[in-house]
Amino acid sequence: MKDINTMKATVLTAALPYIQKYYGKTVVIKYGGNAMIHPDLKKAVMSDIILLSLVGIHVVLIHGGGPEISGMLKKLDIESRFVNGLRYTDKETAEVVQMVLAGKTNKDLVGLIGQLGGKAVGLCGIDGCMIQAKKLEGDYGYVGDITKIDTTPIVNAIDSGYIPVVATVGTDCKGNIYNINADTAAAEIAGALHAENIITLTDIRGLMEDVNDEDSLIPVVHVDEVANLVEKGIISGGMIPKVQSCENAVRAGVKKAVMIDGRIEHSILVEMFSDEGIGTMFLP
Ligand SMILES: Nc1ncnc2c1ncn2[C@@H]1O[C@H](COP(=O)(O)OP(=O)(O)O)[C@@H](O)[C@H]1O
Ligand SMILES: CC(=O)N[C@@H](CCC(=O)OP(=O)(O)O)C(=O)O
Repeated sequence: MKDINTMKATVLTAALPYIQKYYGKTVVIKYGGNAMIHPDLKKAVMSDIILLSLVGIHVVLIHGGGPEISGMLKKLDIESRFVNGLRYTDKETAEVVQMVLAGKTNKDLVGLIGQLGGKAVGLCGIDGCMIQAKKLEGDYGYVGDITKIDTTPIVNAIDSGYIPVVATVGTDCKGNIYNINADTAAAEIAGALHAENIITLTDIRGLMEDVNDEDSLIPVVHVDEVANLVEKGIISGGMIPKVQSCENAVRAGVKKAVMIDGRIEHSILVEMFSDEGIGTMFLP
């Protein structure tokens, strides 16, 4: 039987081809609020991200925080309402979204990375007018439709050795702020950065044929099938923007979009450093 140190060396050597494949490339990780609930898991995700960045992969972390926003709105006695998986956002709600996403969730993640010995910098779409948006058509209030991404703040952070951590609050650079679904923004940012991969961490195995049946995982989706899946009605709530975002990222040239289970420790490393297909992969 091999001793523990030999086993460690074997594992590290096995990761080498994958590290070489991704070295110097950009990988966008979208971390959903529902997979952020357990502190130990959150730590494991942040340490995976630090590891990826230390082996020379340019990780960009885009985070959600839907449950935290809902919690704060409830405390303030403001009603939460979702339309097609998007939170109806009046002016007051937009302020709470900015406060929670950019003020609390973002800084908690940046702080955790620092605590674990990594270097991160927190940004939101207002910083440097990075995520420019206008009102999304339809009755959603101040939900943003992205008009432009200026990747400069993200690229500068990476070039200076920081992991950029992005809260998806958008702006029209005229004083209005917009609530942007984190999956939607992550896909746009991945496209704008010409990212190699986008990995979406959520609280379910991936896209399911039947959300109540753990064994109904759909491992591969061709982007042309997405509209049909939405029409069939098997996708609801937050999964609608998530699936559409994976489709958009692939159409924007991102080589691989995957949705994986953020409840499993080190699922990011399994996804990146092995050929084991976990979750749902979206292909052109
Ligand atoms: N067909 C489906 N497959 C998987 N999840 C689905 C499906 N339809 C709806 N969902 C729901 O989407 C949820 C994930 O979206 P969301 O709650 O917005 O997560 P996140 O906070 O990670 O963005 C799942 O927990 C599940 O309840
Ligand atoms: C417009 C819209 O719905 N915005 C989202 C932004 C946060 C988010 O997307 O968080 P998750 O990734 O945890 O779902 C919201 O208000 O909940």
